[in-house]
Amino acid sequence: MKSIVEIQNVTKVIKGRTIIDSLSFNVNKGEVFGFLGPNGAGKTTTIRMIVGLIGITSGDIKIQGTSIKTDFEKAVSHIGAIVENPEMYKFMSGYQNLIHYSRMSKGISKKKIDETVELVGLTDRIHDKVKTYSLGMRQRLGLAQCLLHDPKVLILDEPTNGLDPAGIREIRDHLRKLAREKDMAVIVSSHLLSEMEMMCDRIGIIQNGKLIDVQLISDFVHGKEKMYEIEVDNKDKASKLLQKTYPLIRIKQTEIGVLLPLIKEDVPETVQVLVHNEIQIYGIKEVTKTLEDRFLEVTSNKEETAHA
Ligand SMILES: Nc1ncnc2c1ncn2[C@@H]1O[C@H](COP(=O)(O)OP(=O)(O)OP(=O)(O)O)[C@@H](O)[C@H]1O
Repeated sequence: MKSIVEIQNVTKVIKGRTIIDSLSFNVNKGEVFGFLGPNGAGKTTTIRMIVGLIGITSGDIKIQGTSIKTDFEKAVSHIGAIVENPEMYKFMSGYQNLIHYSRMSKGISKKKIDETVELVGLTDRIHDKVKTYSLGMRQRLGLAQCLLHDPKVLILDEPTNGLDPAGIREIRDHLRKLAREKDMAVIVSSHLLSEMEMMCDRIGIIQNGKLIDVQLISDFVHGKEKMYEIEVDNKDKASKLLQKTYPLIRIKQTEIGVLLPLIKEDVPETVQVLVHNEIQIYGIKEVTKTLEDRFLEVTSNKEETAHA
């Protein structure tokens, strides 16, 4: 079985308000799945349901084929998660924290602790007090803590919050390594698009409690459409004209002209439209589309549809 996590039509209603609306997606072994959405979209609520911190109103969540509804203990035993800030004793060393934590769960050997410390790259500092750790090191200690019982699924809510670029990179590299080398399914949430682009294999976009798109990062960013910037003498006229020709696409004005998503085959027609209307073209160049461009495209289309 490839899918370790199966979210099936999950709905959460709190005080009469539907916070999560029929959410369905699967997460596979060996992949990092990013849960992306603006503030208040429902990421944390979904994650809290997956890890069993709050109940689900309807639908089901299966972990390794076990339903969280019928066998909660077994289902969540496969999960390692950092949802809120991990509990750490700052006056103790990282190692003492892990020993303390391991006493609470059965069957975690000293050897396992050492291996896990090595895996998260904390060997050199593990005997120092946690209060001397950077935020990134604390995150990695939290990661070690939730890896001690060999979970099949790792879930982290906004794992890079508050980290500097070096800390972000460390966490990102570790998560990718865990997915690849340990064949774990990793779920991370974020509202930071650029970060998701570097960390994940697939992303699911959530907005107003609904999943509006799930795609491979590579397909998501580099779909068939590319962004083209056309340098013209009259950008107001050019953008109005192109908007009339392509009413469904978003056309932006730039400093030198207009920017729009097009498939390659449509470029000649676009040029003709401009030329026939006496607009001077000084140049056309393909602009690399970022995840942010795609994210805005996808979310603005949905909003327009929702308001239509
Ligand atoms: N216990 C609760 N009672 C009432 N409303 C709630 C509760 N928990 C969450 N909500 C609402 O559900 C919506 C989704 O919240 P959630 O925290 O899941 O979003 P999020 O995507 O994680 O956002 P953020 O990026 O800000 O953390 C919000 O409008 C929030 O106010």
